[in-house]
Amino acid sequence: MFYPKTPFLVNPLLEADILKVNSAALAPLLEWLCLTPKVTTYRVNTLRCSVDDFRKKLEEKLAIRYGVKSPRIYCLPNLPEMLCIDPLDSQLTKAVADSELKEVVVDTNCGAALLRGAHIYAPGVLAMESNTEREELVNVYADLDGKCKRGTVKRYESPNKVFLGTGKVLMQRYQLFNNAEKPASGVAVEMQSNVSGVPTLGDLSSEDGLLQNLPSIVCVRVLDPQPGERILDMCAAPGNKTSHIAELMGDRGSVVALDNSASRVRSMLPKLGHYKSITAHVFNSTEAVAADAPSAPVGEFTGPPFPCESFDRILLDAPCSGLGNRPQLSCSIKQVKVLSSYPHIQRRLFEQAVQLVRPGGILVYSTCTVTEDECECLVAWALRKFVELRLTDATPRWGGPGLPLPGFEACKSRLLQRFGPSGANADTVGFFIAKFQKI
Ligand SMILES: C[S@@+](CC[C@H](N)C(=O)[O-])C[C@H]1O[C@@H](n2cnc3c(N)ncnc32)[C@H](O)[C@@H]1O
Repeated sequence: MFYPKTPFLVNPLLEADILKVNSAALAPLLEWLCLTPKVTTYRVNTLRCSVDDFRKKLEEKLAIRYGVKSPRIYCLPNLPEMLCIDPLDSQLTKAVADSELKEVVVDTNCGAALLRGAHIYAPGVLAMESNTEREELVNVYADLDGKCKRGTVKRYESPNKVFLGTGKVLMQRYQLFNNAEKPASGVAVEMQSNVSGVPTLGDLSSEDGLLQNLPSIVCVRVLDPQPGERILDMCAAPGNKTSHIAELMGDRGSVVALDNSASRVRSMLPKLGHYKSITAHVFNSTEAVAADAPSAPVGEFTGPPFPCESFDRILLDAPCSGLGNRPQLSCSIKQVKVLSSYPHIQRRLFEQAVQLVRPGGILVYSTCTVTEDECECLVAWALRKFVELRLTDATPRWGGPGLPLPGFEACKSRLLQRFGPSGANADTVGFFIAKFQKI
């Protein structure tokens, strides 16, 4: 199939800012970002459900869809709460469009999700040909240029339109486009097959298990939360790592989840309400330190801001450029100044985290991106600025080492985890993890 060779077809100037030092590694990185990870991964909520029981539920869904051709489900060592689903046999993937079918065009975000096995939700649909009926099979394309207008009725012609798979229509044009005041929601097209070979099961997340990428699961394992501890998740929404933290603690202790987006906190509350250890607050974490408060109280917390040294462990899963979210069919960031704004907020959050962690405590910094500035350079800055921080080994190790930087010893790069195109676990999203101890 045709895949773009860079997510920056529309905004090529940004490419120079991704790897300023390791520029020789840029071309393979960009190509890798455009490709789809083939393995689907779930994290089981082991407080509610055994991994075996969740595996059986997944197997049943796969059997209904693919019968004897169902792909394998398996576990990984050191990550017992995780289940992986292999891609389909290549005979079940459909690489070319059927010229008899009408077509639907989706935006690149929706296109990326469906290559990873999702169905098409109404807001992602840009074009549907007139007279397309419910239950009709259609070819699905992504519009890489971003030029297809929402509501387009004719066949959309563009050299940068890529075929993604075949789906069954569940919503017609009038349901999708006729009500400007109340945009349509729900599944508009149920995918039958896609060109990536990832099973088209949609998102089977429930309270028992969550669709989650390998590095996000590894990240909380690196934090290594223990029962009874006080943990701060500084940028928590949608709460996927927060719930994992509580699960690894056996829901014993205190997990404080902060996020400055009220709507994102509102939507994670029902999910996090099942854990008695978690409290969530809408709060700007760049102001999370109550500088003149007495040291951390022994009993229960009140809300933020918190006295210095309040927490045993802190996760700073920072807001970032998000370039690691594969496949990147077309990067949504259009300006260099937007890309270069992230290290600033990351440093401000980091400064708060260093004050809030207790001596001997652990701080994990992570991003779902691949730029040097937001990953290795941030770590080098932190070690220069905070002499009380020691970089420690980010284990369990599933990603590769960090990229080399001038003046940053190779032995330190090896303590980091970067998920990128090289290494044994390249079939996942781009991600970065650094672990510090306050001494
Ligand atoms: C990468 S996402 C976090 C994902 C989350 N940790 C998870 O795994 O489900 C970054 C989050 O940071 C939040 N954020 C951005 N600036 C913030 C700030 N100043 N204070 C708190 N949260 C912030 C965003 O709203 C966003 O939800």
